[in-house]
Amino acid sequence: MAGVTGRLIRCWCRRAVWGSLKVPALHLHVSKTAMEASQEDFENAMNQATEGSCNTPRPGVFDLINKAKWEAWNALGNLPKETARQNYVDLVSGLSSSSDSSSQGKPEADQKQAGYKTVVMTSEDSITKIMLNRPAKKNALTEQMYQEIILALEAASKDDSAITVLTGNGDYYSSGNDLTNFTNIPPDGVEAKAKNSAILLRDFVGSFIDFPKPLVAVVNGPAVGISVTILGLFDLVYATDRATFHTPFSHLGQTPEGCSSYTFPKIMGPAKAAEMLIFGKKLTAGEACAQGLVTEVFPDSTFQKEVWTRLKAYSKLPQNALRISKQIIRSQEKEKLHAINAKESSILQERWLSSECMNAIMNFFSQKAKL
Ligand SMILES: CCCC/C=C/CC(=O)SCCNC(=O)CCNC(=O)[C@H](O)C(C)(C)COP(=O)(O)OP(=O)(O)OC[C@H]1O[C@@H](n2cnc3c(N)ncnc32)[C@H](O)[C@@H]1OP(=O)(O)O
Repeated sequence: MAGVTGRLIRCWCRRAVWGSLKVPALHLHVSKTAMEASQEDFENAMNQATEGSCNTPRPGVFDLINKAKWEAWNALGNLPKETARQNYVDLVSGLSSSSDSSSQGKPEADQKQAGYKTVVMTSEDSITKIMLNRPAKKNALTEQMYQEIILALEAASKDDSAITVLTGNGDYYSSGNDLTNFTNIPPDGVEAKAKNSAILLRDFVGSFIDFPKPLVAVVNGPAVGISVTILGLFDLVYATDRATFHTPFSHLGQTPEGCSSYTFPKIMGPAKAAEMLIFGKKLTAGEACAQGLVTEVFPDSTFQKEVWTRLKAYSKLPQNALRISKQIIRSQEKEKLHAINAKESSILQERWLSSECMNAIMNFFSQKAKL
């Protein structure tokens, strides 16, 4: 345990969590068009939007590549979070419109990589796909990943696609929150860490609540924690028969998030919701479908083919009708969902400081205790 504690203490968070104190200011805008921008421009805009102004030491004089990157990021100055984020989204959104207008050499699937490091974003057949891309870690969600998903959703909300899909790369959909998020303690201490994590959680879930177009989860394997709870905010959930759905919050000394304290009892009734959210019962795909959390289950051998054929057909429907129908359904309870999200995030802020939660996380890393 001493070794683990030492490791936890050594694991300092290099980066301030998005939403923590950033100096409001200045001037600089992304002035290049999406087609003029290089991968490096995207990376710098992404850095600015997720990490704030340049916060790493200047690389040495002989480290020519990293020094050039550092100088480009540093040149972006000190933008307020919202401005940096909007600049980034404008740059990415420009990709689809500019590639539409230049018909020469248009790739079949627009690669909207645009500086993302933990997700892969592509567009094809009027469908934008956001794929979680940490298969070796079962697509566990790091802080950077939460931030990139927020940015990807914002870009997808403005592009010309009809439908947006979230899916995972590899054998898992996602194993939920990356538990190392709680071991990276910044110099300002665990309370600041918990507060910043609660802000990140609220922003992340808020971007699903507000997403204006039909949102589809293509659940390619097991799902744990927050990757399960946010399913209640999707319009369609398609699952392989290999998928399982697990919310072991009590085991981790934690409590429900993703608006699941409201959506799950509404979807499956209070008794079944309690089994999952309070007692951590793991559901098979068939059970989750019977409870109404999953729209349809497909055999794993034909999962991708059947799902994408279905989605391609849906994406040809009139886009405005799709969007307006989604929005009218969501508008009935949008404010309520935001209030629930705020409440769940603030309760979790307290929970993360509890010994129950700390012990569970130490247990995972010291004994590799599996759920
Ligand atoms: C902003 C904050 C919001 C917070 C809100 C969210 C709440 C939640 O999401 S709670 C749920 C948290 N998730 C878990 O507790 C899952 C923990 N993981 C596991 O129990 C197992 O890894 C799992 C059953 C998912 C898979 O088991 P295996 O098939 O045996 O694979 P491995 O354990 O060998 O995993 C491979 C590799 O990935 C690492 N991993 C997997 N999941 C996580 C995770 N959630 N956090 C951190 N790391 C994870 C695992 O440690 C292995 O790493 P290596 O040993 O380095 O290969």
